[in-house]
Amino acid sequence: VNPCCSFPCQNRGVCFNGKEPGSYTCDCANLPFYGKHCETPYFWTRIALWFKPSPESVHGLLVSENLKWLWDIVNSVKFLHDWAIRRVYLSRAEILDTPPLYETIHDYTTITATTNHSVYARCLPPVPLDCPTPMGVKGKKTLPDVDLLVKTFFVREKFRPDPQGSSVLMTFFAQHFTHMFFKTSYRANPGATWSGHGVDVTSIYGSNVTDEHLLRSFKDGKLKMQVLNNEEFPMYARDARVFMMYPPGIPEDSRFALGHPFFGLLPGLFLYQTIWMREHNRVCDILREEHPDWDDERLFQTGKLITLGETIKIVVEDYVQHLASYYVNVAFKPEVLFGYPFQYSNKIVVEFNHLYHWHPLMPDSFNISGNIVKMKDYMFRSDLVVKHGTAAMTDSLSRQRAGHMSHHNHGAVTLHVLRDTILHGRDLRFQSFNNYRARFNLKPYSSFEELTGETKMAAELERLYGDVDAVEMYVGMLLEKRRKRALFGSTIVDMGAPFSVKGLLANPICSPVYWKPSTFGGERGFDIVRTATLQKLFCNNIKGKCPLVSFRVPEFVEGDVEEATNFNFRPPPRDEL
Ligand SMILES: COc1ccc2c(c1)c(CC(=O)NCCNS(=O)(=O)c1cccc3c(N(C)C)cccc13)c(C)n2C(=O)c1ccc(Cl)cc1
Ligand code: HEM
Repeated sequence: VNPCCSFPCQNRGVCFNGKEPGSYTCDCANLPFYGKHCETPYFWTRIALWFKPSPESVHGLLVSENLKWLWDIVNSVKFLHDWAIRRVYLSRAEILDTPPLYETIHDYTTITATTNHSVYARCLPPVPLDCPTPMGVKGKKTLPDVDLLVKTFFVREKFRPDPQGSSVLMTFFAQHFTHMFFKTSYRANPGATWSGHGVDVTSIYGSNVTDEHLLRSFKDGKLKMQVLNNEEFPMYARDARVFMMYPPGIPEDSRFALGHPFFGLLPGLFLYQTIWMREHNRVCDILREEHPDWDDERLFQTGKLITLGETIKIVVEDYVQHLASYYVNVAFKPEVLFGYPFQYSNKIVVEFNHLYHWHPLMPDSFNISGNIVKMKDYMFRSDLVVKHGTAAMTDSLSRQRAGHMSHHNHGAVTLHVLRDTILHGRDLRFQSFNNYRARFNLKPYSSFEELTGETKMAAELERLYGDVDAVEMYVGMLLEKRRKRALFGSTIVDMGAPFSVKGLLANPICSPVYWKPSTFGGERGFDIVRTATLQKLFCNNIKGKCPLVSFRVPEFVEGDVEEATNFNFRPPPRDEL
């Protein structure tokens, strides 16, 4: 048996088979650990580890009411705040392998892991092929039937809202933003991607130059728009021939030419596309005032850089700030990294893609200015945004609760996606949930009850997996107990946050050579980037009184959601199995 199947190497040591069958070594080179399994820290590492607070306690400090006075001081004293932000950026980035060691099409280190952009990178190598069980050595000979898993733990009976009060405006922001760098070519192979490897605003401008040219007016740097119902909107698909995915039967006045073939899927995506295109054109007008001599191409390219900068600013200071709910202000300040060891390169990791499958955030119907629209009447109906107007649409999405990213909360239309995701993880032979926890300095769970924080689902999970070390990554994410009424469990945060921070701060525009006024058309353009907010993005591009624009619904009741502990879980009757 391949001894690497039991993952004997600790602390990021690489398991390497020896010549004799059954022999192996752990490669601990360049690690702060040594020993047969890289288990022994060097002296100074031991000291540092002794002082290092656990992720649980870091989180506890960051959200504790009675430390608010401390964070207020940190937020207001520049050198303290810069230090804290630098700690966030560096501590998140150092957890990751940059450049990545693995790519999805090889089980071992390759140079193409860095250079091949048509496949995702991967964070942990796959479970070796010749192992006793699908998860290595732990658990049963076969993994649980995926349909049984979905039915037992994930089907939504009753919508449960996010206890942090997230709005559906946040949900659509997440989907619109992430579809810029998560574009899996399922037909090619499970690890193939047709996206770039970072924040490249292709979700606004199209995924290649051909589509980009179809979206451009070639006048004053602007994108082509049309006026409908007294507002500016993208062109119809019939007028700008970008490839769009629509099912048959969608009326012509609901088929628009957008930056991503799937963005016709939901009106919320169409709303963001519309607002971002308006913002690009607004910025081009400002650039033309500053540089009357600039041609269309220079106005367009600089407008695109400013829009990219605004995207990162809003993602960090509005979106992540909301998700984290820390008392310390998470800020976008590339300059705090200047002079520190930081690599401005990034590759999208396939595990990050799975972590970002936040389908439980989707409700089953939408309240648009008092009209309740069922999901099946909402999907592919971009015309609803034209009919109700962007102000009413934004206001309604800001007032509607997003779902809890937890068990028993996948709406009917997303169940097949959940099923695909679990199967996709099996195709890629993802290691177990606990192995990923260990990789991100989190203590593996020693029991099913510790994982779920209750007993009934834990018992059913035990019956299906046999060993807590055999629970699959995405299944574990969704079933994991939550921190005090949080949207996510600790694993999705401490695993996803490094990919998120790295993906944002390693963007070329954050490097010292880019991060200056001349890149963005001068001080005025640079200021647009440095002062961008979600509120201004919408209010600068919606005529008349600005609607409510918020990632958190107004006056929500803190913690009004059933946690797993008091959820009345009933396993499906045995005979159905
Ligand atoms: C809680 O809910 C959340 C939820 C989502 C979150 C975050 C927090 C965070 C912040 C973070 O990274 N949370 C880790 C510990 N905190 S920390 O930043 O590492 C840190 C470490 C050390 C010292 C710190 C410090 N000091 C020095 C005072 C202040 C503030 C933070 C400090 C990021 C980026 N998210 C994402 O974008 C994200 C996007 C997609 C996925 Cl799927 C998952 C996450
Ligand atoms: C009604 C709402 C939604 C529907 C119907 C939907 C449907 C889908 C479908 C059909 C896929 C293709 C993968 C597959 O077939 O398994 C997919 C992928 C994905 N979805 Fe959703 N989705 C919805 C909402 C969301 C939201 C709110 C997020 C939030 C982040 C999200 C994140 C993702 C991600 C990251 C992928 C992977 C994309 C890729 O790798 O190409 N989805 N979704």
